[in-house]
Amino acid sequence: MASAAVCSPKQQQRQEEEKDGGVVKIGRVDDVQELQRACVDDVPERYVRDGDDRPGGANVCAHAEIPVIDAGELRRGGGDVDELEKLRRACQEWGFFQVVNHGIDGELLDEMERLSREFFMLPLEEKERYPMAPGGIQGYGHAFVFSEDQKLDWCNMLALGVSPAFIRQPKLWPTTPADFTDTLERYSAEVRALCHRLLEHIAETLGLAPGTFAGMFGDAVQAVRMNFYPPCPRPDLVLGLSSHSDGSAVTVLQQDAARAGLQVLRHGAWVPVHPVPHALVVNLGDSLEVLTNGRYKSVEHRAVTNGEQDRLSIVTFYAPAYDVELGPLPELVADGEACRYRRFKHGEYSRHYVTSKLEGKKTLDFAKIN
Ligand SMILES: O=C(O)CCC(=O)C(=O)O
Ligand SMILES: [Fe+2]
Repeated sequence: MASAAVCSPKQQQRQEEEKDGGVVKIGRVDDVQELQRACVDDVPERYVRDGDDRPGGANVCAHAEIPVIDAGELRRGGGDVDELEKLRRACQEWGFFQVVNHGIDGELLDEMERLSREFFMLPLEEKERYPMAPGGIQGYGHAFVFSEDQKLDWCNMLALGVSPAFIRQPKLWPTTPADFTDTLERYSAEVRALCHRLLEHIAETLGLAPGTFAGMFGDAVQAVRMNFYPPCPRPDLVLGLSSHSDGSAVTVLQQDAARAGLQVLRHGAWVPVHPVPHALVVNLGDSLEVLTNGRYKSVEHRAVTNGEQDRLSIVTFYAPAYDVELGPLPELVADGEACRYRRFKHGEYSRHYVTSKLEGKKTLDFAKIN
């Protein structure tokens, strides 16, 4: 097993810092790009998954494809009925789809990808100027690690709160590359507008007025996470990102045009998402599952790595404001149908989500009525 000492003194010190009055001990967490640079030909034990949790095997369904939705068709003259029906089925049957003609300039997507890659290629000391605290969720490092015996993902992350302003931690926004911040601002404004449009169409598929979600979400929370997966010497043993559903209402994911890695759980099998150039992957998060009383479900997904190529994903999470009370919308609970989720403030759920490890859809038990 690799024993290269790639954990910098700064990281080691951080691993026992205090958080919220308690000490979060996460043990040794290596920077995976440094592990990979050290040319190890095996991976440390903390990355090695138990049998069922490993990427390969019989439960990968290579022939299925998540639906592709043409947002241009949805916008055209009041909305194309067939495309809207396609979207409804995508939401109901998959919880995941790729969207083309989404209205965001391809050059902006390319620029965001280029600058994010440039950031991850910086020396570790430079990236550590934006440290994610143990148990924290913003900055450079590893989110969702809360104990010393937890398995680790083969991934480095840069996570940033974007909106509203009070969730921003400006000190964690990289000043190198020089254009990173400006580009992320422009990118985030475009993705936010796309989330608005998507939620309008999703409302329509449910028979609701298009402005229903915008009307209730208030000053919606928007955060971005860049996940960088370096090549892994044992992609058969590790996960890039553990299986989870997103705590958002909708998530918009940008990925490299030629590097697959995202997998979606459907009927018990993992379906790989094949990148479509300049398409964006959209998935429904836990908030929409609650609001629709489970008619639309958030869906488990994970990322796998490969031995030759690195991979980058740029992921935007869009969710209701923290003080918004969530619960099934009365219009979506049919007469005699049980309410499957309780009412709670989104902020309570968000706190629960970011203090729990990624473990399938377990986090949503918080809201379920048995
Ligand atoms: O990298 C990917 O494809 C998955 C990322 C993801 O699911 C997330 O960041 O929540
Ligand atoms: Fe996700």
